[in-house]
Amino acid sequence: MSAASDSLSPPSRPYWLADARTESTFEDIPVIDAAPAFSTNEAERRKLADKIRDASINVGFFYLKNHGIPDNAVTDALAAGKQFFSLPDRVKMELDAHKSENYKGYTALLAENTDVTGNGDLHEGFDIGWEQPGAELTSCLTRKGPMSGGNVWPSALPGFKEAVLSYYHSCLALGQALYPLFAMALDLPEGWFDDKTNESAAIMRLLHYPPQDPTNLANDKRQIGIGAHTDYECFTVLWQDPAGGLQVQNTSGEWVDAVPIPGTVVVNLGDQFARWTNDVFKSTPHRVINRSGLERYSIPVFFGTNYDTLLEPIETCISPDDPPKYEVTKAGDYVKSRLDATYAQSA
Ligand SMILES: O=C(O)CCC(=O)C(=O)O
Ligand SMILES: [Fe+2]
Repeated sequence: MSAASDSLSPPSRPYWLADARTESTFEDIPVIDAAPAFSTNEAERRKLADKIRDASINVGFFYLKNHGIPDNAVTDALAAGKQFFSLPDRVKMELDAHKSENYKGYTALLAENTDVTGNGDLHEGFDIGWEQPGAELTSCLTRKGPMSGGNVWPSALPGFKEAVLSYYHSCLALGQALYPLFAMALDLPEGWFDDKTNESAAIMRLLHYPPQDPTNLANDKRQIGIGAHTDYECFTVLWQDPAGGLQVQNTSGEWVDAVPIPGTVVVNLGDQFARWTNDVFKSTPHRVINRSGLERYSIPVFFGTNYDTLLEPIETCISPDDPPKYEVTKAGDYVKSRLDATYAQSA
């Protein structure tokens, strides 16, 4: 057990959180320099982990600059996405995500309903999971399980797969550098997540949001770019173009704009982390309304745990006064159930 159970008077919160702010009525989303994530200097990494802890507890969202994803990986993946989405619907529908195991491939406009009280999302998407460039699938995707199933690729677009996988693997390098920082932020050994994330099948999406009809904005708040939701995995790394439209909800219910900042990615925490940390890390609701008049593109990559990991409350996040809030579930079952609900709209 943690020191929490050893202290004379039981703390009302995990002992190591004693000095942390916990109100999340934030007005700003912090910008954090990720460069120390790749440093061999432990003190530098710890300083960064402190900033990540503060943002994770109070906001659930932060920007990262110096994130290590090369500009050309972004440019090429974005170009590939634009090319794909401009194909005729008939061609895109050949890769309909409903035909694949676990929603790999194309999702048409309104096929998802991320906020179940909504009337469908005004975006189209293309999804992939883990795949080694130029090799046969060898990961958990080939194993039987709730989230098994490989990727599908358009045959008509030379270079598409390479561009998408290049971004995917650059982003994976960032994600793998973030887990040890989240571990330090939770007062755990740096390598605590290693054996729980070494086969995680991060899901990447290319998203396209057509500009919203301004008259529809007033009439139907239930049909927006992506309805209000929390993400399903541990954390998401999101690249967004300059069009804007991403909004994040604070605990007062206000929607705060996550304005695009050139050269940064947005990181937000998801429900796997909220469950695992007993809500010490915030999984913050967000949505997209594309009022820019422009076509908007974004690229989220969702980092979860190995699909057979049990999401049991992490020891440093519970105390006598903070008993576990969530039922223990297996990560793969959890993600699968959330995806099924999102895609039920177009089942
Ligand atoms: O496109 C965006 O900016 C956000 C996308 C998002 O929230 C998601 O895919 O879960
Ligand atoms: Fe999201």
